Amino acid sequence: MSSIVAVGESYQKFNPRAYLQNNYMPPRADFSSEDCVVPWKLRRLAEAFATGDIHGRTLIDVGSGPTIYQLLSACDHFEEIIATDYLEVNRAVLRRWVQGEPDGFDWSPYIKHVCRIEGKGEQWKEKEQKLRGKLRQILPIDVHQPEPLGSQVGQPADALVSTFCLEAVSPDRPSFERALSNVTTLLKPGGHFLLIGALEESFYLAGEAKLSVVPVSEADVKEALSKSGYHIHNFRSYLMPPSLKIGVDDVSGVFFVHAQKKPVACD
Ligand SMILES: Nc1ncnc2c1ncn2[C@@H]1O[C@@H](CSCCNC[C@@H]2Cc3ccc([N+](=O)[O-])cc3CN2)[C@@H](O)[C@H]1O
Repeated sequence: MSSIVAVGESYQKFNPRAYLQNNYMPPRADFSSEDCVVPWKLRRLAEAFATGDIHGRTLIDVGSGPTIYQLLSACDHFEEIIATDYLEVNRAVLRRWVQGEPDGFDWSPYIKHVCRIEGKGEQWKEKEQKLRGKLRQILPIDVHQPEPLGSQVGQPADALVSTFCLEAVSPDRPSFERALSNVTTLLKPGGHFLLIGALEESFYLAGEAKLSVVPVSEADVKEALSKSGYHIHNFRSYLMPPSLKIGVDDVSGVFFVHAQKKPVACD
């Protein structure tokens, strides 16, 4: 069995609720301090969109998982947001959130926090409804395919977001680099890519599933982006404090990159 097929097999036991519990509830989701990892991620995304440089018709979120936090600061800057994931269980969680079904994960602390740090006086229910209105497609994706969205692919997106996906679905560094190259075909030349991921992580837990992760360093991420034809505008790293090393993974830190796909060179 190829190692990529083995990765796909391992995801069959992925439990969205356990994954959300592990990473998006306290202690990792503590909004009282910007030193905590979730506020750090939200601040990086809010800052990037506040520059006004990242906007357009369509944004694609690559490997959304069962989360929407990564789209909260994007929703003012795009007409349409497309969420994607490999697993139907995750796409179903996202569809239920978009439809406002009551039994879903409570993202309100995240929405309130983003409204606060954006400082535009936006009410959190307003932002929630705005994102629900923009999130018009929730599509299957496989980043190991040269065309990750298959026949669903429309015209290239104006921007991409991806959080904790590529390194968590790649068995090794070459596969990670190929996956980045594959998803880059979804982005127009000159388009912006906001990429968040795990540094030096080798596994994580999601219920019964124990998923392998290819450990990547800052230098590995920068090299992969360079090989895929990106200019890096901003690269930040967060060092995971011992208090947030809670056994659900062995992540050393988190990286945030604002990169831009270089325009096609003219002859
Ligand atoms: N072939 C594929 N193509 C696209 N997506 C695929 C494919 N296979 C699986 N997927 C899809 O990709 C997956 C995305 S979730 C990946 C989780 N990454 C690791 C985890 C995340 C995390 C989060 C937060 C924090 N923190 O400190 O705040 C730390 C960490 C570190 N551990 C999952 O949705 C799966 O369904």
